[in-house]
Amino acid sequence: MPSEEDKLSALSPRDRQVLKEISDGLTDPRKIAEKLGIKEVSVISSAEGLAEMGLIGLDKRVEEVYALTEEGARYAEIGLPERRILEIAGAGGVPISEIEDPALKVGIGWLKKKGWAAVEAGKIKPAGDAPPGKDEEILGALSFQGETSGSALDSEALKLLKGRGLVESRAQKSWSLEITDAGRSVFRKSVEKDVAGRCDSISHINQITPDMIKSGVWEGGYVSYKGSRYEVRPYDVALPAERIYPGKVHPYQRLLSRMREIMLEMGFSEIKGEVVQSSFWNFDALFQPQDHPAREMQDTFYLDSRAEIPDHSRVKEMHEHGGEVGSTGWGGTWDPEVARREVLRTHTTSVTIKYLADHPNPPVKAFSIDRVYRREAIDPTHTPEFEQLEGVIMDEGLSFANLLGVLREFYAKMGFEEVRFRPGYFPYTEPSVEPEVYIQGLGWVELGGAGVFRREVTAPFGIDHPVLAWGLGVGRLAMLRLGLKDLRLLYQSDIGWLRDVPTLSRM
Ligand SMILES: N[C@@H](Cc1ccccc1)C(=O)O
Repeated sequence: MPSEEDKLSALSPRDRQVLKEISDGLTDPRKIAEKLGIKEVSVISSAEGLAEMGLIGLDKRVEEVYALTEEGARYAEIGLPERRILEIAGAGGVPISEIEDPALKVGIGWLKKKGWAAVEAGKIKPAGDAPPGKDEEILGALSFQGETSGSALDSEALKLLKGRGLVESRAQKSWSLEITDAGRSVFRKSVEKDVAGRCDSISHINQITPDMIKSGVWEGGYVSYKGSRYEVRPYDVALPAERIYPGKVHPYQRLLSRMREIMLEMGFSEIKGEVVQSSFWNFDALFQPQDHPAREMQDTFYLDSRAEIPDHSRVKEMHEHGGEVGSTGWGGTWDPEVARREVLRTHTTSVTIKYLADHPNPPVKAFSIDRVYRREAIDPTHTPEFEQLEGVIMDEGLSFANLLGVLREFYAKMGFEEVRFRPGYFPYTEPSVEPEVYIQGLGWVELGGAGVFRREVTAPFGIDHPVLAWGLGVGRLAMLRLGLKDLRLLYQSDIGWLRDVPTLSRM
């Protein structure tokens, strides 16, 4: 005879769970399976093992369960034929000849058999009270509660109904589980072994203490505790762990750093410019006419202040008459007072043109990543301040094709393999393009503007070599890279979405 200890160690964790539920009073394997979130067959196989060891009693019963046939279900609704004839007959009775429907006619025999009516001179005469019979009760019960054990129903009436084809039955196995004294004792033992929460219900140590490590008692995967030997519970690496939220660099900042890195890798140097610029550098130097709509108050943040502007005679000449480069200029009068008005820069091109004016000799290869300001209504894709990445290259013999090549390389480094160029328009470049990248699920997305500076821009500053220039909205790119639907999230301190951005992603 195996000892309790032996039985205990023969039990699997599943067996122990099942034993616990049975000891708690659950008898139905289906209910136990539901409670433990496992399959009923698993409970039954555990139960069979437990029963074999004598830890539980297992009562396998087969019982008949009954249900309505289709016809029975109909009668449950409209009444048995004999009941319906009674209703037609009323107190005064009805001639048999008037009961024509064959489905009703079968009721006549039952009327007589149940003593509900007599048939005299071809007429059905009700015999007074006809209280609901057991058969009718069963029809009602089965239609209400569905399949029902025969033990709960009147057997005579059931037999009749079965004979009439109104109910049918089938054999159903049902198991009832009950703990035995031996089972109770083994279960108690398993609970005792749950020492101070350090072991689970049977024979595992869940936690190795510093003492155990020091003394080395855990080596080999076993620990002795109060005279018993416990297995060290193996790690379950599949258990869900608590999420941790380490500090990390803001993903937008990371994206900006990555862009900076790419530009440096491509041999550009970073330049910085002022947030507040004169209209001169923001517009005029870029050959943007003084009546250009982008200069309007509704697009640009103007300050009340006026700036010093450099010697501007050549810029004035260019705007008015086209200077010496064969241009016609914009005509009209160029007003230096308009050029002195200060603005929050609307694009970083103001920074690069100023830099070029200061460095008119080749080669120049510079970039700037900085904030710009436009009077935009705030919505999911527009904010009045946002970042732009701006690049310029000036050198002898550069061509439009070089520009496209540089852009292609930059976008490829940012992770956009498919790039195309659509013709664009900017007052300061010719030709001008709008680069677009292909995004799975979005299609072609415009990602900035680019072009070769016009002579009207470069000549007044003594820049005599081609300038390739491009600007790019960084927020747009961040949305795509970070999968955001709302640009405003980039500027909110709400940590919700930030927590879900992978820490190590290089973006
Ligand atoms: N400044 C333009 C972009 C651009 C830069 C340089 C050349 C051409 C276009 C913009 O803000 O959209």
